[in-house]
Parts: sequence; C-alpha cells; structure tokens
Amino acid sequence: MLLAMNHINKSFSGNPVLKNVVFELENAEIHALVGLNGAGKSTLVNILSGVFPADSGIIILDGRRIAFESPREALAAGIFTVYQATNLLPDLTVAENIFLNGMQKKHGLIDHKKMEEDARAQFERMGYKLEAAKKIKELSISERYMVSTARAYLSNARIFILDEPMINLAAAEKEIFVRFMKEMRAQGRSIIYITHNIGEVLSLCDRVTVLRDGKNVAVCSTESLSENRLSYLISGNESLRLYPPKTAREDKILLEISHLSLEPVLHDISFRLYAGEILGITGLTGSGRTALIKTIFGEFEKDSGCLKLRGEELELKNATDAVNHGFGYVNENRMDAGLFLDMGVAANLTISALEDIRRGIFLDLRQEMEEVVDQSIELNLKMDSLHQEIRFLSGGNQQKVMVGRSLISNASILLLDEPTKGIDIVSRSEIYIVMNELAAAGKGIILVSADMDELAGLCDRVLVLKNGRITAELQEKEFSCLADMLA
Ligand SMILES: Nc1ncnc2c1ncn2[C@@H]1O[C@H](COP(=O)(O)OP(=O)(O)OP(=O)(O)O)[C@@H](O)[C@H]1O
Repeated sequence: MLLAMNHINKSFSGNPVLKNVVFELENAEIHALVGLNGAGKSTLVNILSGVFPADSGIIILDGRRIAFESPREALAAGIFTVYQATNLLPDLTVAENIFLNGMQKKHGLIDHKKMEEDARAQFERMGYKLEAAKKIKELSISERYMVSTARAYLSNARIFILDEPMINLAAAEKEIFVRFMKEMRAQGRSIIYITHNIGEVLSLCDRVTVLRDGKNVAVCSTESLSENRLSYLISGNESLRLYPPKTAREDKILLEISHLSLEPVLHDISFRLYAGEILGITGLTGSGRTALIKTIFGEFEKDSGCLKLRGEELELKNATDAVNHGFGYVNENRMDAGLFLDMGVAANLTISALEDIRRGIFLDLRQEMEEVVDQSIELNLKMDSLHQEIRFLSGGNQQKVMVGRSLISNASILLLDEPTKGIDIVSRSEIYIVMNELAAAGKGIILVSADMDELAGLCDRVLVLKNGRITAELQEKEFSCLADMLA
C-alpha cells in the first residue's frame, strides 16, 4: 500500500470534524473521496498535505510514518495538490508557471525559449491548444486549471490531490483531462479525487471512500457500485430524489429581452421569460453566458437592445437598481460575488437588507432574523451558529449562503449563474425544491448551467448560447441533443 491514514482526529474550536477516519491509497489508483458539504474531505487532505496537523492519528507513506509541517514538505515527499489556479503567478507566462520549481537555464540565464518549447510539446502531448508565451492573467479559469494540471504531470510527484477538478472545464477539456488522469495512473501514480459528481466517481475512479459527518461510512470498489447506492451512502437517505416534479409555467411574460448587444461579446439576443418558469441557458466557456446575466442585471452596460419587465421598458443603471426592481443574482464565483468572509452567516444572508438599512429604509429586523433562521434550516446549512464567520464554512456551505441570500431577498426574477457548483447532492435537492417553490409562486428564474442533467431535471426550455448568439431553443423532448448543440 502506498499511503495509509489511520484513526485521524481533528477538531476546530472544540468541534470534532474528523472522527477516527481511515483512508488508504494504493499505487496506480484513482481513489474518490466523497461526502456532503462539510463532511471533512478538505480537512482530511489538508492534514495529508501539511496545511495543518491532525490532533491524533498516524500517516504512513511507503511504509514510513510521516507528518508534514507544511505543504512544501508534502510536495518534497511527492504529494502534489492541484489547486483551482490559486497557486499560479498571474504575471508570469504559461511556460514559466509550468516550470516554476525548476526554471531552465542557459549560461546562467533563464532559457525562456526552451521552456516555451517544452511547454508547447507538453500541451501537444495532452492534445490541448494553449499559447505557452501567454501570461496566466490572460487565461480563462479552465485554461488556468489545465496549466496547473500540466505542472502536476511534469512534477515528480506520486500522489495528486484533486478537488473538484472538472468543475470549471468545458466538455472538450474534460475529455483531455480524463485521458491525462488515466495516463498518470498508467505510470503508477495515484490520485485522490474529491468530487460531488457521482457520475465522475463511477466512470473514472477505482475505489471510493465515503465520509459522513467526519466519520467513515464506506470504502468500496466502484466496479459494482450503482448510482443509487452511492447516493445513499453519501446522504444516508434511501429515497433521495434530486429533482422535484416540474411545475407548469404561466402564460404571463415576466421579462422580455429584445435585440440585446454588448460588443464584442453578445449579439442581438432576444428571448422571453414567463412567470413560473425556470429557463435554462447553456453554452461553452466564453460563449457569453455570464456576460448575458451581468448585462440583464445592469452590471454591464449594454450597447443596444431593450429589456421589458411586465411589459414596461426598463433601463437598469446598475446592480442596485436591478435589486430595487426585483432582480436577484447568484454569481458562479462566490469569492467575487460579495461574500463577506469576516462576517457571520446571518449578516451575509441578509446583506441586501443591510444595504436598505444603510439607505435609511426601515426594516423589521426581528422578522428579518426569523426569515434567516427559516432559510438556513431550509438550506440545511452546516455551521456552528448563525454568527459563525463565513470563512470557516466549507466551500459548499458558502455557496449555499450565496443562493440563500438571493432566495431570501424577495426578488421576482432570479438570475442564477451555476448556483450549485461545488454543492453536494442533498443541498442541491434542497436548492432545487426552493427554486421550484419560487417558480410555483409565479417568479421567473434564469438558470445558467453547464450541467446537462441539471438543465434537463429542472427546465422546460433551454437556450443554447454560442459565440454570443442564441443558436437554439430546445424544448424538453429535444434535450437529448443538448451536448451535440454545444460541440
Ligand atoms: N479552519 C477552520 N476553522 C473552523 N472550522 C473549520 C475550519 N476548516 C473547516 N472547518 C469546518 O470543518 C467541517 C469540515 O469542513 P471541510 O472543508 O473539510 O468539508 P468538505 O467535506 O471538504 O466540504 P465541501 O464539500 O463543502 O468542500 C465544516 O463544518 C467546516 O465548517
């Protein structure tokens, strides 16, 4: 066995987060680590990679007991954590970042040409097109992740820790990434694969370890494991149903967008959103999905086109104006979207209400707090208290606060950009129920998603965006063509 973590315990401020956890990894194995948001997955791999120590327990690597005091020590021992681009240097080029730990030199000077050639050759081997001389800050999120992956591949590491690796990748990149992982395994290297995506566990991984509330629930081979069984092991709920029954939309047009353009990103976009509808929008990275949502929300100033709310033309000056007109927005990137990491959960949930207080609008704070409590129960937030600082919540729970904030805000039109990214199956089902209830109450929801199952599970209509234009409008019976339409 390559790695054994035995009886690992860890508490934060007296709260036990890992309880006697065991995790084992073989050579040449892709091993999934799964569990609900807050189950303890990140905490476990953070202990392995030297971010912080365990309170007790033993880690054995290659037959020798180890305890790393820093990520640097773990890296030196061959444990490589592939972060979502956070450890790349934005002002350096792709090639420089790939060879950061061993810059190639010629006559004592850094040999940029050679590095770029090697980086190019590496991307060619991966079947991926990327300009090696480009600076990281000019790249999209998915391109950055592919650079991190190439860097991992070229390292000498034997164990890779991947946390939701495919979450930001487009379909074509996913294919390359999967090939890449299989190649690493063929070389005898091993991967710890954290994900909420059950399909990825079953199709890619050899074994899976399931954690629930900081405890081991199961370790098993994925070979004979069914989707339902794995859902049950993760959630503890035998009858978990991800998507609620769809509700019928009303005939009333809530929002009408006509000939909207934002050059050079969006061209002549027209569509209608009906009361009671969850309208899907999908497209590849760079197709203009997020720009479209931000333009509707008044964050980007359109060049031309018209927006009508309940038949009345509307010129939204900015996001505050949009909120005042009943729009709510959940951004795909919670760190950019105004989560206040030093503030408590309740304060973050009611942040739009706090804005009102600043503007002198009187609010019934007691009622506000009651709504927060209801909402956090409904979203099943895993936290110590409503006052716990957001930065101590697990990633998925932070995302739930973002969604909860928008749901609490009494908006009549919700613009949700990848709202369930990084969210576990139970919380997703809870968010879907809330979305459905809002639609049933006559609100309109625009759901931007790259997850075809999610779109099919929730929407009656999906618009396909390609190069800033709507290229198709698919009805439910045509959803099987969704993936083809994106190619
Ligand atoms: N530094 C910290 N201080 C206090 N509590 C923490 C800290 N780090 C993690 N926690 C808590 O430990 C628990 C486990 O969190 P962890 O991030 O390991 O979960 P996870 O399984 O990775 O979740 P996710 O799928 O949402 O990323 C959570 O309740 C979280 O709030």
